Amino acid sequence: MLELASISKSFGGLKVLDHVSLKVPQGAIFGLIGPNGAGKTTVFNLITGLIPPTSGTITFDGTDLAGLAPHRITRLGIARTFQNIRIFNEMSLLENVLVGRHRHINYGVAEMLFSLPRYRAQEEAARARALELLGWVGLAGKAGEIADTLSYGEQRRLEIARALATEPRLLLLDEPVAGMNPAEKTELMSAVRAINARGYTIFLIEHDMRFVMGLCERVAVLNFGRIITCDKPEAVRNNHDVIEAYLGRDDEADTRETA
Ligand SMILES: Nc1ncnc2c1ncn2[C@@H]1O[C@H](COP(=O)(O)OP(=O)(O)OP(=O)(O)O)[C@@H](O)[C@H]1O
Repeated sequence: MLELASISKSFGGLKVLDHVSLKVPQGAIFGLIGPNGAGKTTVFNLITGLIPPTSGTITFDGTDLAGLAPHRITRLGIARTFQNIRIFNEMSLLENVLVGRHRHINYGVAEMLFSLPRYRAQEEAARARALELLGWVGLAGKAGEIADTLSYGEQRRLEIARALATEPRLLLLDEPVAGMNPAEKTELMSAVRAINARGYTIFLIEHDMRFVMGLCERVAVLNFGRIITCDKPEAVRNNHDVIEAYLGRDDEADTRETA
């Protein structure tokens, strides 16, 4: 479904991604892990058109994404959440999700002004779909509340509902369980599984190993901008290079602490 072929990205003199190739199959839950600063979020920024690659190609269902603006890529069926939550704090949960649905509503200004039946029917359908999506992430009961009143974990779930509102086929989740407590993580794991079972392909970046290993069929590991392995969770867990990559980071941290 999604294919990155030999993608490289440099920021000035800093080479952040070095010939990264990945294939996310249709229907998969696919994970991308790697130490801090390995280049994971940069991969998502390239897929969603926020930044252009220095070289290489990205194709989605056979369409080359090169040069497409982010809203065009959303329209093709790719949605994402961000590591730092981006919701409208002063709006209700329902309004937050409806904002994501905007392009699916199709009516003229005249109809809107005179509240003609088609306008009302579309508004009602949008509202019903938004409530359904909030239900998928366990937030339907709070639809009328202001987003600002939500816990951190709930705000992350609202972000997922809002991303789903663009009716994507591929959902990119950037550290979905960051800041969640263990119970919230378990709940989100079930929610992501259920979303996947409804036919959505999921590509996630995550530091929480229990979450990644428990959820993903395949996991790719990025280290210093290179994919060092892409395999089943069990094989990744036992991969020598992966262990080195993570231990190397711990060693550095230990050195810093004792210095
Ligand atoms: N727009 C940018 N301009 C310059 N440097 C950038 C930009 N975006 C990312 N970088 C650099 O690229 C490197 C990789 O960043 P990235 O956010 O992709 O890593 P990451 O693997 O997602 O890290 P983390 O797990 O900490 O979120 C970092 O050194 C970062 O400072």
